[in-house]
Amino acid sequence: MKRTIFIIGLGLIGGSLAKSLKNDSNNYIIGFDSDMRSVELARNNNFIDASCEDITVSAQEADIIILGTPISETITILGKLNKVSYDHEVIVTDVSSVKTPVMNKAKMITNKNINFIGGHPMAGSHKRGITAAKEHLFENAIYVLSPAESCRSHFVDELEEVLRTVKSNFIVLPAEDHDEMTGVISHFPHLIASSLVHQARKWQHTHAYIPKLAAGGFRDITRIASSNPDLWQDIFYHNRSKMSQLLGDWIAEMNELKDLIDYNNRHELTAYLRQAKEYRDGLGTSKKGAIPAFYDLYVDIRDQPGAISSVANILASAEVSIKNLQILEIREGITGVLRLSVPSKDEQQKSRIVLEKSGYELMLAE
Ligand SMILES: NC(=O)c1ccc[n+]([C@@H]2O[C@H](COP(=O)([O-])OP(=O)(O)OC[C@H]3O[C@@H](n4cnc5c(N)ncnc54)[C@H](O)[C@@H]3O)[C@@H](O)[C@H]2O)c1
Ligand SMILES: O=C(O)C(=O)C[C@]1(C(=O)O)C=C[C@@H](O)C=C1
Repeated sequence: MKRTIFIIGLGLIGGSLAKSLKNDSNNYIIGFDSDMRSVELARNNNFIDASCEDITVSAQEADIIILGTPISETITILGKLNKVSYDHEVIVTDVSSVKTPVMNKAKMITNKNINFIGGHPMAGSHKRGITAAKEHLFENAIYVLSPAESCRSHFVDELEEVLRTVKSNFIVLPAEDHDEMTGVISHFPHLIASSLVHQARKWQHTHAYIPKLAAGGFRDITRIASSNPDLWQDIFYHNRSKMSQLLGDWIAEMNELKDLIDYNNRHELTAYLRQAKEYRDGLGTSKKGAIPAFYDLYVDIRDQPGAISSVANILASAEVSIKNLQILEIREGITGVLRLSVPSKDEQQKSRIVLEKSGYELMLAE
């Protein structure tokens, strides 16, 4: 049976959802964005079936409404959707990185036809806008769902069924738990990445070669500092109490680290680094949305047909079995980076040798 999906906000996340949902011929997708160029691009490239003339009319036509907008806009739009008169029940979901303020707004929905399910696909990019949208962005990623108290469970099943084209792994979490955890592993690291960039920027006043020396490590840890400042300010604002708590913890920990350095406590510093390494290594799974696996390789590839098969053939000849393969764009100025996961450290080393012999530039995850 055909279903109508109305996506408001056709940027990186809304656009990626549109592209993926188009793979199901049962979906009829109406798109809206306050930036008309995004709507035109979505329409011209068939990411959507129709553009929206009037939000109220499109909302009334929809079976499912997805809000792909910044958090503050999402909260405002929820208020508007509450006032629409629907002649059938509709699922409304969002993609906001912080869930509590959105769920608080959802609690105030009085419209009996709205079934609100908060959503957050745990994958993304430092890029913004529909031009960065990717059909496979959420593949293998965790996709958090937080149904409103009033929402009956069969609507959650229905939303998961509709979203199956994105190939994510769905988990249901209360908003507060979600915000605590994403505060730690997503939002706070952004603050730190930006602060590291500022530190380098200040040092550059007296050390002109800093940008030239900024190599893999600095670029890896600060990639996310290149994200959209407006979007991230909004995320920090909506998760501000957690950010403040985490900053307090961090400052205390940095002071302890400073003591270790100032008093030459090499033994304890090694233990600190070892513990961090063990935890970080233990996080390794090759799933998107998680941190890269221990036996990963990042291979620079040209953007041309056959680029991936050449790498795969070289590894096949060396009898290395590839467990996972993913195209990333994680370093500026490089068109393609292939992330390969291999099952052992030996195979990681063997891959390095054969690929470097064939002229590839690569990096090991560890
Ligand atoms: N960027 C990420 O990595 C990421 C990952 C997961 C979730 N999210 C969440 O997804 C949401 C969107 O982020 P994004 O990265 O796609 O940003 P984006 O800037 O790429 O897209 C947002 C889109 O919303 C449009 N928009 C803004 N206000 C609007 C309004 N009132 N009505 C209609 N359209 C409007 C913008 O024009 C833009 O096209 C945010 O809530 C963010 O927290 C982001
Ligand atoms: O890959 C990135 O650039 C991201 O920052 C993606 C990321 C994350 O922190 O993992 C950022 C915000 C989202 O809400 C979900 C995913």
